[in-house]
Amino acid sequence: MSSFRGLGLAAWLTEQAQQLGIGRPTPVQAACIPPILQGRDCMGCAKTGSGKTAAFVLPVLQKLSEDPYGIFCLVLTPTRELAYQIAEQFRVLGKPLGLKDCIIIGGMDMVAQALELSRKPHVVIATPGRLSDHLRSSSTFSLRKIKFLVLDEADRLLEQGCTDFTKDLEVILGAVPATRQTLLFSATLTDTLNELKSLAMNKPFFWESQAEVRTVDELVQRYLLVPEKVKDAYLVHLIQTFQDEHEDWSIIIFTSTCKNCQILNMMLKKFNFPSVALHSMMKQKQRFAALAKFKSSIFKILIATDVAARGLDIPTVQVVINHNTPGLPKIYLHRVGRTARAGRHGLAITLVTQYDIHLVHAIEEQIKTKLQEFLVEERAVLGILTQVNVARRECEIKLEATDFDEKKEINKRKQMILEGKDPDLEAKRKAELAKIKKKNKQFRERVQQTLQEKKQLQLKRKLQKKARRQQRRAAKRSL
Ligand SMILES: Nc1ncnc2c1ncn2[C@@H]1O[C@H](COP(=O)(O)OP(=O)(O)OP(=O)(O)O)[C@@H](O)[C@H]1O
Repeated sequence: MSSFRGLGLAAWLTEQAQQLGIGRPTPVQAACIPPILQGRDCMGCAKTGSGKTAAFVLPVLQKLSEDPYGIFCLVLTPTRELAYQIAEQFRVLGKPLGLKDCIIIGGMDMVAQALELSRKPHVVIATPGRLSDHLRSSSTFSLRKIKFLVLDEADRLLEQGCTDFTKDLEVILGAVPATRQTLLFSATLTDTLNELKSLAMNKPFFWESQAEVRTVDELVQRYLLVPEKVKDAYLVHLIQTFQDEHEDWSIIIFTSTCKNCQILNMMLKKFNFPSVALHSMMKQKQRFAALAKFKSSIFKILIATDVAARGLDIPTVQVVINHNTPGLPKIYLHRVGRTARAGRHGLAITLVTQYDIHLVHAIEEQIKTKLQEFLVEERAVLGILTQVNVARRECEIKLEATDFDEKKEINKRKQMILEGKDPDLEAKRKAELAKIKKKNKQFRERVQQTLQEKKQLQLKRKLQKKARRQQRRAAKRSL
């Protein structure tokens, strides 16, 4: 196995890495650090928790130490929490350099950020939306001289999901120099490979881990078949069991929507579980506070939407529970990757309802592993069923009283305005679309009904014919 020195990193940097427990390079680091040091663009695709962050932070710091100036490197990442985490790695590893970093994310004071940017930090770590806002509105800084552009979770930045970064990326790419080194990393690069190649055009070095199975060996993966209506009782039972048997374990529960995340958190609190929520409808300060409480193990349960699915590195997480089966295998892969990191063991349990079985098959197909069934004591679940359902209903009523949906609507409108869309026009379009959908549905139902009626009529006629035949036969016999 190679050493960091052998890869071309300076002694001060390898010593600094050693202090963080980063002693020997992981495969993605061993493969990607030399070409980056040689000045090549790089695309690295390796399993979750395999050290991709240090694979770009270390060579960038080495290059920065040879020619220090600001702004030297720009790192883009899809979530605010991830931006903090990456900044922390830069800060700790770059301490001997007196590294100045700057975090540019939404939900924080824009004026303070503009001031920080004007002070020419060595490294800027940003989410695309807020950085493009700064580029549009301010001339206090320039990205024209950056040497490195890093896209962490690169595929997420390029895909057009519920948060679409394309427009912001266009602005940012227009502000960075064409002659730069571009580094792209993720555990799931392959879907967006062609778009990524157009970003990294400087003889890109591409490295992908060769293992067929796309999750780490240390991760135990299970599914639990549950009827939709009793899902929460199973969840409560699972948490209770883990709490009873492994007091020191931390658990992340992933759920599909902000509202459900909020309701589950309220419900688990009713059962006295030490839980916190993390979703995009919370204020940024609350988001950071929740994560800090979870990271420091004050609260051992984090209920989150997919805002926490990628990149977060919390060594104490032993269990990931998917309260909903992820619709995309890629999301499954990132979610379960929050445990079993850096060689540690972990357990992932996915709750699967009668409607989700095809999703599990798609996941198994992609990760090249079969999930085994997780068995629970059904009687114990039945024993808490009513109590859990009542608790959930109470939480739903309580949440409705707080105008949660209304706030969500306001947030949505704000987002649309930021994206340059007219919320009223969008609402009209949506209503028209819903109308067409409704009409189509009604038409389909009518067709279905007519077919059904025809079938029934045919059946009736057939039966009548049969009865008549039988009558005739009986009459013949009696003659
Ligand atoms: N060479 C190394 N030896 C030991 N630990 C390492 C090494 N490199 C990184 N680590 C540690 O491994 C953990 C996971 O690293 P990192 O967060 O970079 O993973 P990742 O590959 O980016 O995962 P994800 O795809 O989930 O974002 C971190 O705590 C990091 O400090």
